[in-house]
Amino acid sequence: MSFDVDIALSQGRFRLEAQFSVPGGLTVLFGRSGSGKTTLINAVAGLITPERGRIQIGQRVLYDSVRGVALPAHKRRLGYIFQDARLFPHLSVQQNLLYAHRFLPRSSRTADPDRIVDLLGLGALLQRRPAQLSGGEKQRVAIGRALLAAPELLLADEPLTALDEARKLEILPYFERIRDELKVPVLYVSHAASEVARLASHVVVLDHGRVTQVGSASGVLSDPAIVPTGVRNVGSVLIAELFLQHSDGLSELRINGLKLFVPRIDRPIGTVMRLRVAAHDIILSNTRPEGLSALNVLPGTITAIRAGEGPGALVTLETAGGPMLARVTQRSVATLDLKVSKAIYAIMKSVAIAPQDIGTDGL
Ligand SMILES: Nc1ncnc2c1ncn2[C@@H]1O[C@H](COP(=O)(O)OP(=O)(O)OP(=O)(O)O)[C@@H](O)[C@H]1O
Repeated sequence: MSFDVDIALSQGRFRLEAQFSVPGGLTVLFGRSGSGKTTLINAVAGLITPERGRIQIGQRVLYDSVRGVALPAHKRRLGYIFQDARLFPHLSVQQNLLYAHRFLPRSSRTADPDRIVDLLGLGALLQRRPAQLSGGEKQRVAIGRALLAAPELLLADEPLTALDEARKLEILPYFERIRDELKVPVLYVSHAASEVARLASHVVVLDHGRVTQVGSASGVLSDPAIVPTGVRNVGSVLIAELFLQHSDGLSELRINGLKLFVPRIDRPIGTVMRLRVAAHDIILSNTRPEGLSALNVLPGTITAIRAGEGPGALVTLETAGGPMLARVTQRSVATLDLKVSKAIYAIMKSVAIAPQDIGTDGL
């Protein structure tokens, strides 16, 4: 289901003029703090009215200034997940989940409560009150409640920001399942590279209220000018198939015949995985290394070298597994005589890939 936005509005001195068109799936609105992500998602939700423009989901026009269409928020058939879960404290988990569902006309109750409870692992929590839930559990209930309103588009505004790392890891797979199993289109605000790498079907980059790029997770995360935390979070996204579980705790992935060893991934063999590999975790070598503890050695060819403002340089190489990025010093570029078209080996420790950077890919 395509998603088209072309709107302009002012909020105080802030001006948003955003235009993009994406074919559906999970779209991440990505940008630095203050770039206008929440403003844009609120305009889609109908909480702010633009001065002019158009917002369309599939065939449904939510807003069109020329035709005088401006559906009120409650008629837009959207689910909204906020940073904090915002559950009703006096209601049980089950009552919270069914809150919006109850008000839907019978013909619109397309989301099956049992399926959503199962998908989000909420079965054991149904009789509890929000005060008896962890932050991650609360957020799962909030996601369930939004899904049970049978939305045509799910809006999520930094839904993981209030959670610690362990809870983030708990929630991320559920968004993958919403994307891959329920196939509900999602507009997801984030400034975290891991969330972009794992979740995004498409990324819309916002900067000072303007869309500066619409692209793939891999394309956006490889650009230090775009990634909010700068070069520290720049990297590549690899798509690989889970091939073998080894008895020593490693999982073997394959990409076009290339082997990749990572800490155990508890998924069925054959699952297609997405991995974010940070550029600073890659070492380059002119020769295939011997006697090295790192398990992953990927042959490639250098396609670009970008010098940074400091002592660093970003080297892009094409491997059988797709483009990879390595962040090295400019001194190493000189010492190793790195240049475009040169054959090179990229070396990566198995443990370099953090659990939050490994997800599934059902696209
Ligand atoms: N009601 C308002 N009146 C005036 N200015 C506002 C209002 N709401 C937001 N702004 C300004 O609009 C700009 C964009 O804010 P917005 O919340 O959309 O950014 P964001 O990209 O979501 O940021 P963050 O990642 O920090 O949440 C900011 O400069 C903010 O100060």
